[in-house]
Parts: sequence; C-alpha cells; structure tokens
Amino acid sequence: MAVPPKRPPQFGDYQNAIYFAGLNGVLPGVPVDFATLEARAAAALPPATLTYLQGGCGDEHTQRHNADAFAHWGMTPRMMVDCSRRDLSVELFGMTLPTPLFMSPVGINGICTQDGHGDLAAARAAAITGVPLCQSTLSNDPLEDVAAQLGETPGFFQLYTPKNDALTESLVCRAEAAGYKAIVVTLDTWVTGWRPRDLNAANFPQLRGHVLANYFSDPVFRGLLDRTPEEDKAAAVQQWSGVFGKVLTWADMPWLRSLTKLPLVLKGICHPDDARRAIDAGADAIYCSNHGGRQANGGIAAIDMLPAVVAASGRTPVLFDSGIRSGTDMVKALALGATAVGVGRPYAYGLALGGAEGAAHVLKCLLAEADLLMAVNGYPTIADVRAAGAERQSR
Ligand SMILES: Cc1cc2nc3c(=O)[nH]c(=O)nc-3n(C[C@H](O)[C@H](O)[C@H](O)COP(=O)(O)O)c2cc1C
Ligand SMILES: O=C(O)C(=O)c1ccccc1
Repeated sequence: MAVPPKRPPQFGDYQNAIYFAGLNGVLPGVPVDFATLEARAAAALPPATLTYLQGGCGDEHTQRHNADAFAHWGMTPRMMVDCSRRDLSVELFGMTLPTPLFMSPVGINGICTQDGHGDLAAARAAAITGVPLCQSTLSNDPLEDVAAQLGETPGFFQLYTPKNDALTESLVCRAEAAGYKAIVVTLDTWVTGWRPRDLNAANFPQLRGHVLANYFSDPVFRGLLDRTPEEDKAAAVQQWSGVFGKVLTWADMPWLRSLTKLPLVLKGICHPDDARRAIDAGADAIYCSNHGGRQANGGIAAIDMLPAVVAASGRTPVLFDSGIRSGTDMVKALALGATAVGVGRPYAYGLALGGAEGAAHVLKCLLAEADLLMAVNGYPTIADVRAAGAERQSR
C-alpha cells in the first residue's frame, strides 16, 4: 500500500480548533490578538512586574516605532499556487526547526507566573509547541532545571557576560552540559537603559532578589561571597549588581569564540558593518534586535534595520526580534530576510495569563496567523516567503 506523503504540520489548523471549541461554548481563555492580550495581562500582573515587562526606555518612542514600522512594509499575494500544504520549517545550526519562530530571552519570565516558576513554564511552552526557547541568564530557576522541561524542543542559552571571566566560563560550561544548542551573547545590555516607568517606581526586580538563580547556583559566583545566598541574600544581590555587566569590545571576540564549540550568536547587532565584523570574528549567527526598545531610545525601528543587516550577513543566519506582534509581522520579517524570528513581551503576557498553556496559545496564534497568511498569499514555504520579499509602502 502506498504510504501517503507526510503532511507537514498545518499550524493554521489552530483556527479550526478555536471555532469548533466555540460550538461547545468554549472560548479562548487567553486572547488571540496582541492588543487584547496586553490589556488582559496588564490587569492581571502585579504593577511592578507589569511596568518592567511592558515598559521601555525614554519616552518609549523606539519601542512603539518597532511595532508601528511593520506597517511600512507590504507583501503582494500570488494566485493559482498550490498552498494546500504549507511547510514552515527552517534550517538553523544544523537542525530542522518546525517553524521559524522562537521565544526571545526574557529575564523576568520567572516572575510572570504567580508560582515564580515562569522560566519552567516557558520551557514547557517550548515543549508543547516545538518553538525553541532562548533562555535568559536571568532566571528564577537554574538553567539546568529549565533545560529539563524543554522535551524534544531545542533551547538556546542567552549569556550576559559578567565582569568576572571565570563566572562567564562557568555559565557557558553549564549551558553546554545542560544541552542548550547555541550560546547567544547579548551585547546591548551591559548596563540598563533609562527606563522612566521603572525609575518612577524605583522598581528593578533583580535588586529585590528576583531571577538570580543562575548566579546563586553557580560555584564561581558562590566563591565570590563570604556567606551563601541562602544565609545572606542581600549581600548576594549586592555582589550580583557589582559583577553583572562586562563592557565587551571587538577585542573580546577571540575569547568569546574560544568559550564554546556551540554556535555563537551575537544579539543586538543593528548595523551592517557590525554584522560583517561579527562574522569575520567567528560568529555563527547575527541577532538583529534593539532589545524591544528597552535599551536605547531614539533609534531606528528594528525591522527597518533588518534588510541591511541581512545583506551584510550573506549566508550567515540572521535572527530577528523587536516589535513582532502578529503572524503577519512574522512573515514580513522573514520576507525581509530573517532566518528565524523571536517574540518577547507577547509570550510573557501569555505566561502571565495562563502559564505554559497561555504562552503556548500565544505562540500557536502567531503560527496559525503566519501559516494562514502564507496560504492565502500563495507562499507555501519560507523560501517562497523570502523570494517574494516585502516592499516599502507609504501608509
Ligand atoms: C521584560 C523583558 C526582559 C528582557 N530580558 C532580556 C534578557 O534577559 N536578555 C536579553 O538578551 N534580552 C532580554 N529582553 C529583550 C528580548 O530578548 C527581546 O529582544 C525583546 O523583548 C523583543 O521585543 P518584543 O518584546 O517587542 O518582542 C527582555 C525583554 C523584556 C520585555
Ligand atoms: O530588562 C532587560 O531587558 C534586561 O535584559 C536586563 C537584564 C539584566 C539587567 C538589566 C536589564
């Protein structure tokens, strides 16, 4: 008997699942669109967590612009193309990922759920959906425990390089041993940007002892302390604050490269010259991002910087985040050349409203919309999306 051809997962089927559940009176517990999602999460989250998660730097112009600028880009539908099956898979770091979506590192996932284990919940959302999690250095649970929840889904480890090189090396060793598939070094946050919402409330979760489990569980970090974090948490937090952010320069690239045989990704690259320099120095992927508008205000919208970074990166993969709010935004970023795209705040709001299932729902909605857009636009694969491209349009 002939084996029917394998049908790639049709993420758009989630739409039917929602409609059919409605026949039994079951409506989505977590909203399917970003605006409603954000409003519901804002009502549910404790104020300190909300301002940290929702806010950005300065008057938040760059943050707003990140999302608004997607409207400048438009795609053209093509007809009479068989799109009855879509294949959203992409190749990255020698793996075939079922979709080009990943969860960006969000250092306060831990406190987005009421039980304080939001990092584990994000990892479970990855396991449910097959969407990789880029796990932040800032975590309420040690990176090993997070990795253990990922199931078959790959995880990437986002590294904040402390001032203490031995601590950096220890964190990278632990991430490798725990099975993470790439090391993502964030370049744009060795110091925090000017964040008025948090400043007005004197609110910085880390200084209240949150999300520091990777430091408190680390033998090198513990060796810097006179008393253990369990005995004297305030002193441990003080030590963290002193050691947090090393100022990296290009001169550090050989050292960074020598830390791991895993793919090395540089996060926060926005200029084509920086992309070229990173690749020349051994980076395996470029991560174009302006940190969701949380670091430098007054910047160009991240999506508008992507085409030049892609052009400069040649065959090197380019990851992208900052401002993606919908499946349509996802497809636009892919059309502009991103290899894979991340979301930050959207899935964190999902965590806040429904834990692992809530975050998984947000990811499924993004994928369903992207899949259906590809179906109606006549783009059956991500390669077709890239070939079609997107054009600048006046609003
Ligand atoms: C609350 C919060 C915490 C974040 N923490 C980290 C972090 O620990 N490491 C990091 O590299 N990026 C961090 N980011 C930035 C995200 O990885 C990502 O670049 C950004 O959220 C993307 O923009 P979006 O929120 O508009 O999707 C954080 C973002 C938010 C909103
Ligand atoms: O809040 C952030 O975006 C973030 O990544 C961070 C992490 C640690 C210290 C300061 C900022």
